[in-house]
Amino acid sequence: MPRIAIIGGSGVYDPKLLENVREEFVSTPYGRVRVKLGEYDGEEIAFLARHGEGHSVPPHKINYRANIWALYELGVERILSTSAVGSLNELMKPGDFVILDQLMDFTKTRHYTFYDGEDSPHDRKFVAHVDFTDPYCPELRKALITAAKELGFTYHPTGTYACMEGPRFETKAEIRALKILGADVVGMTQCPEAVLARELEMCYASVAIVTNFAAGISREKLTHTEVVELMARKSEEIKYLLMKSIKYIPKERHCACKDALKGATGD
Ligand SMILES: O=P(O)(O)O[C@H]1O[C@H](CO)[C@@H](O)[C@H]1O
Ligand SMILES: Nc1nc2[nH]cnc2c(=O)[nH]1
Repeated sequence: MPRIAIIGGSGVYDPKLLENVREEFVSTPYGRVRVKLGEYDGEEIAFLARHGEGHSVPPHKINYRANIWALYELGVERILSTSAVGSLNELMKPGDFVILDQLMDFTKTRHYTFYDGEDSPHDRKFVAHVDFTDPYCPELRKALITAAKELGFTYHPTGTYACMEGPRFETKAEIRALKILGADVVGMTQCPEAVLARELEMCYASVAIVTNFAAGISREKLTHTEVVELMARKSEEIKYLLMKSIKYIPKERHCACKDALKGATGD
């Protein structure tokens, strides 16, 4: 049973670090999910490509609830993910790693919770308001930071991620506004992925890779090609970062993530 899962974002479509990889289709109340399972360092690890292996699913159409529920069904407790981002912070340059610690949600049409009351397609038909003060697991963040430091990568130990609906990139005015609001980087997939993991009391952290300066800061036109090309150039470093981070993930969970539902339902 995999305790740890990796969700690969743009440019991260296969688990290059796993051995004896096999594929499983996991049925969930939100649909079927294709998950790869393999071994690394004596541990069974689950991997899923957020956009599908051929990058066929755009950010606003990803079945986040099925993905996270599937990992929960497999027994996953800890999720590490990658996110390709634009930077609004001149100190966070293309190629830099940002270990996210905060996020802001500007998405519009997504499904944000498992707890839809009576409408829930599972037996968790209660209302739940989880704490999301710190949206990322401190223990996973520490593992990522320790690994990035040890590998000598250019990284930033904190960063605020603004999640936009997409699939278009931003206007200059939107980036100007997000900068005033305190965002460091901008992407399209952390919401609702992070909160859905929290709702199932799973630990979640994301390493953002800056692929470009955001609209209006970059002098160039923004392209998905540039994003995927930079991610391809960083694929080895991303693999090493994930491999080393996994070694630093404590076996025991002492973070608040595991008790996220305590007090959330009013009982
Ligand atoms: O967040 P990931 O999955 O890395 O993908 C990022 O890359 C795409 C834009 O090029 C968007 O989907 C954005 O969210
Ligand atoms: N929303 C958004 N996502 C990205 N992913 C990579 N670069 C960007 C960007 O500039 N904006």
